[in-house]
Amino acid sequence: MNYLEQLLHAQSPDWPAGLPGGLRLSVLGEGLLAIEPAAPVFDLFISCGIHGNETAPIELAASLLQEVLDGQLLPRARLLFAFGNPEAMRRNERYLDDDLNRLFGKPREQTGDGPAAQRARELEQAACAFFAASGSRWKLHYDLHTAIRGSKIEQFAIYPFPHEQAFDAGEIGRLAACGIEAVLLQSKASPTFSYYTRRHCGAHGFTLELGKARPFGQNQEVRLDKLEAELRRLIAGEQRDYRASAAQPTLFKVARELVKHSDAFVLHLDDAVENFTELAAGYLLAEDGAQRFVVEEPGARIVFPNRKVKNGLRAGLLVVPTTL
Ligand SMILES: O=C(O)CCC(=O)N[C@@H](CCC(=O)O)C(=O)O
Ligand SMILES: [Zn+2]
Repeated sequence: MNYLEQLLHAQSPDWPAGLPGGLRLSVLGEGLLAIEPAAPVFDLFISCGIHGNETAPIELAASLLQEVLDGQLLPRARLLFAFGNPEAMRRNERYLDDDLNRLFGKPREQTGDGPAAQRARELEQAACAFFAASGSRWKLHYDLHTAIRGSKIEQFAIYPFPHEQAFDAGEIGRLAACGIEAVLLQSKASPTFSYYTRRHCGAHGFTLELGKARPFGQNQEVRLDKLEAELRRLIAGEQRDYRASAAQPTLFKVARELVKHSDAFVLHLDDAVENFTELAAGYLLAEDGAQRFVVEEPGARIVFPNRKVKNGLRAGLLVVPTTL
C-alpha cells in the first residue's frame, strides 16, 4: 500500500528504511511530515485535505510525496507535507465537528477544544516550527483546495491580506504558471491556513482552488498538469522568476464578505449558480432577519456562496475586478 492508502485506512505508514542523498524524514503527526535535504535552497509547504472531500489535490500531493519517499524525486527544497483532516478524508466530508479553515490563528476561547480546533493548533505549530527553522530562506506555502460549486473560472487562488506588505507580482506570476487563471486579493484578515502562515510564519501563503470537489478516484476532469510541473520544479529546488512573465492571471479584489449571522439567513441564489457569476448592482443577494445584503459594486461577482455555513461565518465573497 502506498502512503495515501495507508493514511486512508488509518494504518501506520511503512516508512522507507533510508532516503537517498542524505535526506532526513521527520514524522510530525498524522498526515504531517517533513523531508529535509542536507543543504536546502528554500522551504516549501504543501498542504491539502484541510477539507476532507477535496480530493484532487490530495491525490496530487500524495503522488509527489510518494515519489520522494520512493527515491524517484530528489528534493533540494526543504519540504513539509500536511494532509489536513485525515478522518474527514476517510469519510469524504468537508469537515466533521468544525470547519478547520475557519479556526487558524484564533484563541481557544473562540474555537473551543474539539478535534478540529486541536488539529488546527497542531497544524499551526508544525508550520511555524518548519518555517522558523528556515531562517531567511524564501518560504512558500500552497494550501490546495477544490470548490463546492462549479466555477466560470475553473482554477483561482486567494491571496491572503498582506497587511503592510505589497501584493507580490512574482508570486502572482508563479500562480499563473501553476495554471491559476484568477487571483482574489483579500482586503482583511482571515481565519484560514494560508493567511496564518503568511501572517505568523513569514511565508508566501496562498489558497489554491483547483476545480470542483469530487470523491477519490473521480478527478479525471481536474487539470493539474501545470501545477504539478511547477511543484516538481520547486521540489527539485528550482525557483523561477515570474515577475516579467507574459502569462498573468485576472485580478479581483474582495469588495465585501457576506456573513451569515443567524438561522434566519436566506441566500437568494440557486445552488446551480457558479462561482464568478456576475450580479447586477441592486440585486438582493441575502437577507438575515431585518438585515438585507444588496449588491452595490459595479461588475461584482459572487464566489463561494454557501447558505449552509455555521452562524457567524462567511457565506460568500463579493469580488470586483482590480489591478495591482
Ligand atoms: O467552494 C466553497 O464554497 C469553499 C471552497 C474552499 O474550501 N475554499 C476555501 C478558501 C479559503 C480562503 O479564503 O483562503 C475555504 O472556504 O476555506
Ligand atoms: Zn477547501
